Amino acid sequence: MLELHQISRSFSGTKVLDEVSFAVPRGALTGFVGANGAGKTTTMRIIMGLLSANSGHVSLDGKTLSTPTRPSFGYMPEERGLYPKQPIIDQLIYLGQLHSLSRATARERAMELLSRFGLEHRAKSKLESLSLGNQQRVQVAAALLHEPDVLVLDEPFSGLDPLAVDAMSSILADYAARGVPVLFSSHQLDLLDTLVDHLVIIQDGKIRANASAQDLRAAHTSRYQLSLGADAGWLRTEPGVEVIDLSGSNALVSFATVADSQRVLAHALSRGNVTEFAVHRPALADIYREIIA
Ligand SMILES: Nc1ncnc2c1ncn2[C@@H]1O[C@H](COP(=O)(O)OP(=O)(O)OP(=O)(O)O)[C@@H](O)[C@H]1O
Repeated sequence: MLELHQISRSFSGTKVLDEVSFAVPRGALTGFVGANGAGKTTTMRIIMGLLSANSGHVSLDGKTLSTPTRPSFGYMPEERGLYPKQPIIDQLIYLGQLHSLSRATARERAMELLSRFGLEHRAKSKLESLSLGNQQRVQVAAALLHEPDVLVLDEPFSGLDPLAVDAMSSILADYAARGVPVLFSSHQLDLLDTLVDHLVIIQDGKIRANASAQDLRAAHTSRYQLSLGADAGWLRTEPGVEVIDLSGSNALVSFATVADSQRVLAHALSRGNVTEFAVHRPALADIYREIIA
């Protein structure tokens, strides 16, 4: 697994990363989320060795990475790396050669990837002639050319339509399934639920959460959705009940104890119909909002 150990970084005396530590496990897709300016790109650049940390270190499978660049890592930078006006295949071959592939191997790998992304017929097109979603796929192909053993992607979903999001998701999931640690940043919180196995939340340069999606949900499942036959306002004065949201006969609540939940259910039944009394599975987007609130 890829691990960051207490990485700190300042720019002109302002600390933008403060003892950042987290792990990117193999076989899982790790989402990296945080507000604008929270420190995601800076963290990714440090992982890639493109920027140095003031303190802390990065390791892969327990071994500290000491060389400034990481030739075996694949990176899609926020500013994207490819030239709009040049044919796609030429650029991919060139990049493959920079990674020490022979011209023939680079061409073969590039065509394999383009065909996996459904773009083999566009190999000779200029990048700018493709839709944004397809351009983004080519950018990912560029990061995958040398079969990286770690994949770091800065906002791979930005600007994509829903179908392109699905295509990109399956590409990343496929890579993670091969055992490659995959870290990607995103502002599209709605994607998290369907996509990520592991979530890292950063706020003002500090890690606020670093856990599997399953553990995060388990820690936030003490909520219940109640739908009653009549107004649910009485819940507000019930001991052991915190009302999170209430609208007419519907309420989202959390109970102090299991005994409170059972007592309130019995009370609700004694007052009339209960059409729903269910554990509310929180969306990761809600958990994110709660954590950074
Ligand atoms: N080279 C630099 N010189 C000075 N400040 C910098 C530099 N790079 C980043 N910063 C500052 O570091 C902070 C974190 O920036 P960073 O780009 O890592 O955030 P981010 O989470 O990727 O944001 P976004 O979601 O907007 O891309 C910001 O306040 C930014 O202005």
